[in-house]
Amino acid sequence: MNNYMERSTVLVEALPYIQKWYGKTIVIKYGGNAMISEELRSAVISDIILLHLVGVRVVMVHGGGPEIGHMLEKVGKQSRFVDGLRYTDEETMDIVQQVLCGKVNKHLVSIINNLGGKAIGLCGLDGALFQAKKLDEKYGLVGKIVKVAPQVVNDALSCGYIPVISTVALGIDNDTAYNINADTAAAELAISLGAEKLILLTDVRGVLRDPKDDSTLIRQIRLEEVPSLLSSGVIGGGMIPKIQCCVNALEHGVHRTHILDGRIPHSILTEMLSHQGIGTMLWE
Ligand SMILES: Nc1ncnc2c1ncn2[C@@H]1O[C@H](COP(=O)(O)OP(=O)(O)O)[C@@H](O)[C@H]1O
Ligand SMILES: CC(=O)N[C@@H](CCC(=O)OP(=O)(O)O)C(=O)O
Repeated sequence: MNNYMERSTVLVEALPYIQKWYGKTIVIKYGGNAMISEELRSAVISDIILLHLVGVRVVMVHGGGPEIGHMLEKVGKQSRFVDGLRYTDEETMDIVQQVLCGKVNKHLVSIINNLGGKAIGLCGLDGALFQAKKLDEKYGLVGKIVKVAPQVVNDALSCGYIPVISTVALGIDNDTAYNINADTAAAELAISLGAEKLILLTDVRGVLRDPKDDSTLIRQIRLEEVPSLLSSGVIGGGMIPKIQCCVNALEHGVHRTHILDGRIPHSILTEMLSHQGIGTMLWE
């Protein structure tokens, strides 16, 4: 098949999906471990711009855990995790805010704008988007989201922007900012926006029966299968909070949640605009 024919075939396949997703809200969480090269970042962002151009209300929530770790190292601080959450003292919180809301957020916004999209960077403090209380003393300044005020995101979407959101929250129990895990914040935002889909982009193919073997990808998981996958230990480590976020989203109105490999170029478009599907889909 020549190049022109290939492209037409892809477009013909994509058209019904473009119609299906028109006007629908999709939250895409872009994890720090999946932002491994400029080339891959551009591929992810091109997908997001394309979806936006065809009328999907795309919202990006980003992480940046590895970047925070590098910056802490530079100032001579070790990252410490408690139950998978970064122990956040005051100095760490300053760095989290600088790295997430400053460096990573503005970098992603710049790439979108340079590739011809229209992005606006926000964090949970803007418009009091994410409001939180201290989760537990043992995590330091890590917050539990108690309220999401999505108006600022809806306004940005209505004005034609792709909102790019970092996950620092407004403290409502004191005047501090809180550090929020980006998967958790993405799920809460998807619920509050009434999103159709939540996509978590990470650095594995999806949920694997054997995490060392890519060929053991589980393509679909029903909500009712999750407890046995957790108790049997198939789902472990960093995948546990991801699955819990997906369950939370599904139980609160989000129709589909996906765990996709952000290292595969155009995994978002393959999932959304083709018959193929990719990664793991969790559904009710
Ligand atoms: N069954 C599983 N399938 C895939 N990954 C798993 C599984 N169990 C544990 N994991 C681990 O979960 C990790 C993904 O979580 P994490 O590192 O927190 O991602 P991110 O930084 O993108 O948020 C994988 O790199 C893998 O080591
Ligand atoms: C409380 C907590 O752990 N917050 C995370 C926020 C960033 C994040 O979640 O980034 P990834 O998605 O790249 O892991 C952190 O400080 O690393």
